[in-house]
Amino acid sequence: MTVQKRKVLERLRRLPSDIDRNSYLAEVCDNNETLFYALLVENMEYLAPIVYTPTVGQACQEFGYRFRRPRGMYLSALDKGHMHSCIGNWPQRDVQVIVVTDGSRILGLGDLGAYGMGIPIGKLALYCAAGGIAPHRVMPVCLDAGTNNEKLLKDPFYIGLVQKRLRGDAYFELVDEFLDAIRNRFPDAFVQFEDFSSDVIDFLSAAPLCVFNDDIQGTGAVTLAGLFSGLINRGLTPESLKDQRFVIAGAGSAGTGVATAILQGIMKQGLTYGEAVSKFVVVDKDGPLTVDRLGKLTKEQSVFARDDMALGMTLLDVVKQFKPTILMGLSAVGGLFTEEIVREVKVHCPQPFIFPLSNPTANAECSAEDAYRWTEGECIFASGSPFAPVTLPSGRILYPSQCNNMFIFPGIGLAASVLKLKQITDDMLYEASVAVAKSLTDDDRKAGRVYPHVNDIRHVSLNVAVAVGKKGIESGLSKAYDSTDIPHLEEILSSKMYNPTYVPLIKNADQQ
Ligand SMILES: NC(=O)C1=CN([C@@H]2O[C@H](COP(=O)(O)OP(=O)(O)OC[C@H]3O[C@@H](n4cnc5c(N)ncnc54)[C@H](OP(=O)(O)O)[C@@H]3O)[C@@H](O)[C@H]2O)C=CC1
Ligand SMILES: CC(=O)C(=O)O
Ligand SMILES: [Mg+2]
Repeated sequence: MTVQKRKVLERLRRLPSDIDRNSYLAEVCDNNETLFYALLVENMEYLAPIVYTPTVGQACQEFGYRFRRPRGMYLSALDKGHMHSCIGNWPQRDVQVIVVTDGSRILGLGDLGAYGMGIPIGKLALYCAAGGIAPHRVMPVCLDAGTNNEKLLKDPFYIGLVQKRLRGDAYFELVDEFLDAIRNRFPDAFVQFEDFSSDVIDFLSAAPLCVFNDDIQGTGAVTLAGLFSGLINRGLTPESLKDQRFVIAGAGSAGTGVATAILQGIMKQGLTYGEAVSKFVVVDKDGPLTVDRLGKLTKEQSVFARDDMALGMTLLDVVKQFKPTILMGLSAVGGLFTEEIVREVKVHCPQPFIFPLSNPTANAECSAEDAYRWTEGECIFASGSPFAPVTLPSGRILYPSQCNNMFIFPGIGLAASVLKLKQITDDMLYEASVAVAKSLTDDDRKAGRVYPHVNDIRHVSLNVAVAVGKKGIESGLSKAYDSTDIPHLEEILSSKMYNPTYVPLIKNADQQ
């Protein structure tokens, strides 16, 4: 395979853009899956941004034009009443990890309808390469309930249903039928909901399936991990999380997921609910979440409603009044963190955390270069999509970190599939955060990173799987293993990880 790998890498380097590289890699994957995964495992830093964010965003936007061969299962509203047969027709018999989207909120790009299928494909590529799930055990799914994107409804290449999105009961019946069909054929599968618009996400109680919402739970866990390691880098302890003040711009699935995970993290350090919740201001398009909006907020948002802020306050007003030590963006609004806002944060906190977490890169609330420049290189910076190192005028080089749920979901999927976990609990997610924070190397810390290097993602995923699996077994939530297996968990999980190597079709004489 060595020569094949060199050839593909050389071809990739000669292509003019990342979107061309993304298309070419899709062809490689269609023609030789083992080669594709071997390349991805060995070249994560180079290839993850091509297969995953940010390029996957463009791949979704141009999905119809670039479409060559179907990958994954498309289920549309027209399949209503037939989903059991559709799922029954999936050719692989042992599906363990499913990523499903309805395309209603793809990264920060909005409603991309059936073009959103690029996301389950990209996420599952990481499940296989980083989490070691074998490619024949994963299933990307697009639940096509229509689209409200007018541009797509007029796009001659659009591959989805040309109709407005189903809403209300008709929509939920579609999701229910899908889950029922999965439960019937793959009862032990781990089902990840991905990039569903926040007004329809409420599938986390789809028991008895093991379901996981990556945007809420995975993003919450990975963000908490970066806060722990950032505090340690600052010479503080993880317990000093309770002394921080958070402003979170974006109150959708990701923003509230992050706020909730940090809130739970703080409460583990002994603060009461009231004390912990007072550390947050969560802001949406209309300003901070406040008590006078309570009737209009979701259950998750209502937790963060304040009585000392006013509807309509700008982000700058909020920062001036609240004086955060940590500013996070999950708004999908590129450039939302202006120079004035970031400098204002630094007035009250000399070494703030600036986390513009929206994807893809154009939707990041600010760039690494701006954040470092506006804080004279003093901030801890992490973004959802990767940024290159930044050289300050002084010659000092700063290494931005990538805060992306990619450090969480592959490990959770590995634990869930091997141990046949019945559910993913908050305690497991907390252990996943701690495992990511503990996975940093001395080199990572010396470079000022608060997340591991992406080249280490396979090792990080194994650490996450061990931590999650241990908690799962202790909580009696594994259908396959028990407490006697805990000392051997790392060995058990690593031995089950897929390694992309060629397997001889005919056994050697000495193996027969
Ligand atoms: N780094 C990572 O691992 C992850 C990053 N993300 C990113 O997070 C972003 C948001 O995702 P998600 O929560 O699912 O999306 P949603 O659409 O559910 O939420 C977006 C939120 O941002 C708010 N918003 C819009 N404009 C502004 C503004 N000017 N100021 C403050 N808030 C604003 C919206 O308010 P309103 O409701 O009033 O419109 C809404 O609350 C996406 O870009 C996504 O790529 C998501 C998951 C993981
Ligand atoms: C990373 C991710 O899940 C998102 O941007 O939606
Ligand atoms: Mg997502």
